[in-house]
Amino acid sequence: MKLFTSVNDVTDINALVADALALKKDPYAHQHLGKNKTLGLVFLNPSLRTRMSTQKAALNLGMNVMVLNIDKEGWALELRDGVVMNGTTVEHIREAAAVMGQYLDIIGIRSFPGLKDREEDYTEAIFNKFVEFCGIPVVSLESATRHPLQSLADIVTITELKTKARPKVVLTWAPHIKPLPQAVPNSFAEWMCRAEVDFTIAHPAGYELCEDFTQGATITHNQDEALKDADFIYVKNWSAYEPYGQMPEVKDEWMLTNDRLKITNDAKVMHCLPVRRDLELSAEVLDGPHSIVVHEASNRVWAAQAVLKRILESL
Ligand SMILES: CCC[C@H](NC(=O)CCC(=O)O)C(=O)O
Ligand SMILES: NC(=O)OP(=O)(O)O
Repeated sequence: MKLFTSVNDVTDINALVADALALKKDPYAHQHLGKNKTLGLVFLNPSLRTRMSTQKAALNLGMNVMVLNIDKEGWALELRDGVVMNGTTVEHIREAAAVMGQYLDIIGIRSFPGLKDREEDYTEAIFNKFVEFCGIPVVSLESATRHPLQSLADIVTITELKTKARPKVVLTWAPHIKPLPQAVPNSFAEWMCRAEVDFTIAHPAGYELCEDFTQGATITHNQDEALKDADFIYVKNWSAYEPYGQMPEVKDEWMLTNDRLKITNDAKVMHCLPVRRDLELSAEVLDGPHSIVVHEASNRVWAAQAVLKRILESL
């Protein structure tokens, strides 16, 4: 494995999930793989879980780790080609990525969408420039349209905790006060459409995700209908794909509550975090017995470790 940017970079999802669960049982079994190898984690946006879990995963494998908040600690990056850099940008991504590729064996990149230009975001223009110029294997730490390490941790969690061969999994939209990326729901949908689950996406009219990510999902605007008999509920806000980055008005109440959970099959509630309490997801659910959000976050380590192990084995 030289690239981990989406489910399309994985040949056998079940085998990768099994690797992650095996590493969870025996985290330090492969420290020889990472000896004298360096992972760089480069963030253009904030992070808690991705930063800490991926660093821990690398350390478990015997790697050295460097973390760079390039938006704060690096030079102002020029991402466009063919411009005279006589403004506020100081370093072109061509040089920055190539130089980091000299210091590192594997690089992780977090680059959120601008949510202004759909073409730029959905062609992964920024992320792909890092891939093009760094010259080493790349792991997505969340790009403009996907969050594969999160999705792998999510499928590991569902595999680990399901009580039936083919559980009903529901991705439900949730309210927010500002437009958020579609990366997490896109990615979750993409992985669930390839998993052994019955997958439903529930969202208000106007919040349709890009169809490239939802082929095979049942899609409804009726949240109660979706929640009926659900085994896992994945809660997440996202902004509209069309009109891009906007927040069309939603009249109905979409925040998940204990009352709503009564129509499910005693469902386990998931969220990638960070979560806005009592805005995106009720505190009573987060603090109650249905929430598995912390367990889900703990599996980020094993997801990252399974991916890094595959990449180290290919170096
Ligand atoms: C892992 C999730 C990262 C990011 N979340 C946010 O940007 C939340 C920001 C907020 O709630 O103000 C997102 O939705 O893609
Ligand atoms: N879920 C997730 O990726 O969290 P962070 O943004 O804190 O890394």
